[in-house]
Amino acid sequence: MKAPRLHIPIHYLKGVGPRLAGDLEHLGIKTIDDLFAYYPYRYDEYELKDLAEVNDQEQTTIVGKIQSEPLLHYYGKKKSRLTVRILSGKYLIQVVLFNRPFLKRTLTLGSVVTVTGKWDRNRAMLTASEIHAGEPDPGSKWSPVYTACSGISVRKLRALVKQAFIQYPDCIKENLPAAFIERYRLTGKREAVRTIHFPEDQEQLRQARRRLVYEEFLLYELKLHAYKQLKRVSQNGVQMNIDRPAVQKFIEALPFALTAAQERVVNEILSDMGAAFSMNRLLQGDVGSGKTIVAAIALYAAAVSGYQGALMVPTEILAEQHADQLDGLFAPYGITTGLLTGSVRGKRRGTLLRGLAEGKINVLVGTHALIQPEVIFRKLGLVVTDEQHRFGVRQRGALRLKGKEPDILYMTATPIPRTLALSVFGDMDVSTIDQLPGGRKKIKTYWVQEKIIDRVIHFMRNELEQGRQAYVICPLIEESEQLDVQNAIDVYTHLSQALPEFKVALMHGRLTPEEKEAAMDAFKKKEVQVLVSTTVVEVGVNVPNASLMIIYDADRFGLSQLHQLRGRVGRGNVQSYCILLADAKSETSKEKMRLMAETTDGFKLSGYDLKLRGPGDFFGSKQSGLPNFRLADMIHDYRTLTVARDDASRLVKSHEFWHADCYAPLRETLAESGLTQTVHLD
Ligand SMILES: Nc1ncnc2c1ncn2[C@@H]1O[C@H](COP(=O)(O)OP(=O)(O)OP(=O)(O)O)[C@@H](O)[C@H]1O
Repeated sequence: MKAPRLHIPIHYLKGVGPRLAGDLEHLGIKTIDDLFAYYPYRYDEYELKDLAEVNDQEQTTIVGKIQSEPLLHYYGKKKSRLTVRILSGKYLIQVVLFNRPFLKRTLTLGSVVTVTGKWDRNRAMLTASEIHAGEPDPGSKWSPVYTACSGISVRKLRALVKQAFIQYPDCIKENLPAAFIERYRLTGKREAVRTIHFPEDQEQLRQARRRLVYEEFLLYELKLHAYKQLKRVSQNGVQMNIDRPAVQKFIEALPFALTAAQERVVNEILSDMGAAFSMNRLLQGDVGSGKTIVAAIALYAAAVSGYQGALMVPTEILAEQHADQLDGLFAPYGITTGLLTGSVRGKRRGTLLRGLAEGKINVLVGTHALIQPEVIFRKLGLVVTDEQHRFGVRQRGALRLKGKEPDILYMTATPIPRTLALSVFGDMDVSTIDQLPGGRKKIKTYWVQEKIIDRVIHFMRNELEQGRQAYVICPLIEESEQLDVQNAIDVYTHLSQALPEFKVALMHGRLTPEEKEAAMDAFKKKEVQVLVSTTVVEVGVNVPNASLMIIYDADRFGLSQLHQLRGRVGRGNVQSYCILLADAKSETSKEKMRLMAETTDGFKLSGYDLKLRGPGDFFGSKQSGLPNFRLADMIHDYRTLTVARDDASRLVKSHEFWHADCYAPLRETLAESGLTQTVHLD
């Protein structure tokens, strides 16, 4: 690629001295380009209204003449209130400014000012967010509002951007090829940037935003695709010799036939494992869609081709469950499975680790204990991590280092739309199981008030009498594990008394791993009919005979978590039920309960969850490594994301993109964002 083009330093801009340049740097603005790309986060609407038309507490802008000397009043430490009377039209109003004492000297009697703020109709008072001398610009009724910092006001930023448009408009270069602009009827780059700073009307702003969002997505997706392509070309991963007939036999021996979706993802995974690049794949599927068996097939394939495999899961209960299940599947083929958790200690642990290092253990299942330094594999080829609803991503690397570029498969039970998954999980490929095994009945979900608990217990008794089992979930009270446990104990006591003919067990985070295992075991063996628990059972537990899930204070959980919990039932072919006990008050809570009762589709629910909570919360904020866009929003601009993704995928694979002149600006922009290698296509 060509050398990156030069950027004009910000101090070349008229009026920017060393001090201001320093302040601008705090905002990440070092060059003229940075300034142009420093988009406003909102606009003040300078539609001058007659105050009679402005509603109480509404934001408005007025022009008026100062009628009194400003009064400055200090209170508390460093807090101040500046008041001044202004005549706007026929209204004499009070304008209040908090904590900006320095404005006192600029508000001179008789001068004209433009004020933006919140209107308190009853007190005829405007609490100003902004005030400046003179009338607003005649050209535009919108004024950009930027994130400012000490030393630089929003006004200053506006002036600087204006100045940049006067001095350096040529810095804004079109980087999309004309064909794209035409195809999508996009605004040109310079016009779009000008509009995003100084829009004249809503429609124009919408178009400018559309253009810039598309460009942001396109660049992001180009980078992702290009990196993926480069990685595939570099071929440094484990290349297994997959014994397809053996794998086929293993699949045929399973007690059920794979769903078409499972078959498809198995093929995707096996072909990655057989290839020379190292696999980095996300396997997503709704709760109960049969991800575990897909992982088992992959682990089997690795073992048969002479490699070791590891399966890392979030809890001990789950590790034991999976180790049991895998051992049952693998033992007939002479493949050994080991279990490593915090509770495996002493001699047992020593033997296990030795076996692992010598290659006698083919598949190791465990919790994050797997990443400890003393865990050494002889020939690790495949790592599967079951992250369930957690998108916690940072522990991944450690396990990968235990082999030479092993293949990696991440499993998650919070499926999200494919394009979004591919984009959020950047460098990963995504396999999606979008189908549940046949014969499953839809879980019937009801939202009821807690006061009818007696009726719920009656219903529960009916189910138990038919030989089924029930989970009862008490919420996790984050502030206090103590309260949390107490809560579970209370419910446990109440249910034990209400259902004396059945066995009720209790499980919570304060129990030792052995106690937890015993409770879970008894439940699996049907010695216990009701399992009262905090959310420890949330992830992955598989007891197909359980048909009833009761969730206390259901409104305290997130949608995805509720769906996970509900997914503990409906795993066999009996009719299952989920009862949400909640005296939901807020609209969001009510909405959550309604959605849960309405749909059992995990894709739909995670979509709603994303909207309700926002991507930061949903993916677990910074951890997730969500890309930072200036304007674009992966959820709201999802359709544009899909289009940009398709375009990028096509471009990266085309010879033209890497060589034709019309793509040079895009290639340059990519180079500036760190992609310095050219992808050579075969
Ligand atoms: N193709 C299939 N046909 C019938 N039953 C299946 C099929 N695949 C898996 N199952 C069964 O469905 C149940 C759920 O499967 P599994 O535990 O693999 O789901 P999962 O996707 O891992 O779910 P979760 O995310 O809730 O842990 C298991 O009892 C499993 O044996």
